[in-house]
Amino acid sequence: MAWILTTLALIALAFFLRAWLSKRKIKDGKLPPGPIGFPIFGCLHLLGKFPHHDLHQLAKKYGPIMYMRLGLVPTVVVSSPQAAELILKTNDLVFANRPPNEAAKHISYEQKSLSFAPYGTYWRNVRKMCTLELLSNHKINSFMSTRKEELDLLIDYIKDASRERVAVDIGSKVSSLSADISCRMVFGKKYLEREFDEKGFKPVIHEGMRLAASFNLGDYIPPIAIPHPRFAGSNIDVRGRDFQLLPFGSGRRSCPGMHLGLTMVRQIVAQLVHCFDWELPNNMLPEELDMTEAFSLVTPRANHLCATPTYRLHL
Ligand code: HEM
Repeated sequence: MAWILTTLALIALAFFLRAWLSKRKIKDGKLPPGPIGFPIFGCLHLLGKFPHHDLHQLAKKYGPIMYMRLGLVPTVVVSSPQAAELILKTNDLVFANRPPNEAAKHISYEQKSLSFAPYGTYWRNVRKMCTLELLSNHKINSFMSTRKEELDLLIDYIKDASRERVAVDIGSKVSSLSADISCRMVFGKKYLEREFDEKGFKPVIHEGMRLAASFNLGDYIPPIAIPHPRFAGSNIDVRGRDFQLLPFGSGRRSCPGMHLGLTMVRQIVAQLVHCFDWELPNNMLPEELDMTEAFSLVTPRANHLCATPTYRLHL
């Protein structure tokens, strides 16, 4: 009986505090509109398996600049190009910090990695070192032959599949290619798939991505970060200068690996479509493709893209 009364008292207290918070927010008047949360939990209950979808729905109701508390963290969610420009350009300096974050503390040595480091002298020095030494045009060009060698191996593998008319798991092959190129650039050697698994790299990377995404909702900006067919054929800048398509972010915390990322994506996609014609397996139509997403730091497909290649460069 006592626990029922305690539970009822706690629920009543939560609703009372919620009503009080809602009045205080209206009185304050300075905060952007947004859902009123519960004490302690804030609006966490409004976010489900795919937080970016939930935030998108909420933004439709509350507008492109929305305020909500996620747990105890006050959060502003922006979801239009104009609002993104306000945050990432006009007020870039105000938003360049990265708040304390439990996941980042554990996976990046007390937030010592460039991505999670608070804005300040340490971040500035590491960023400068990465940009000038590790990710400079000169450095990226110096790995051109490494990229070509690894890509040629993939093309040879797909040629074999083409001869045998079997479908290729493109997601898994491209992910291995990217891991091989990265390992050769970082460690000077690549690892066999088995060694890679044994050393526990893969689970660590996947778990890191999952953790970073789960705990980093405060930094999460919903629909504007997702590339979409509506940008095909348009002049919209992929580097973030138009604030409409932001795959690499924008402003002082934007991605320093953008040049390397774009170089690799372009080279791989160009080779795959130049060397092969692609068909979906089992006479599947493009609209029947399984586009289910998985939750992570980025938004990967839940199930890899598989397609059957036909080599098209026979003399
Ligand atoms: C297609 C490939 C890539 C995409 C789509 C991408 C995307 C992003 C995005 C969206 C951000 C966050 C920007 C923000 O907070 O506003 C970021 C930050 C970052 N990226 Fe990338 N990235 C890619 C490749 C790379 C590569 C190849 C590297 C390094 C080798 C890299 C290193 C970083 C680092 C260190 C940060 C944090 C920068 C900071 O906080 O100052 N990225 N990236």
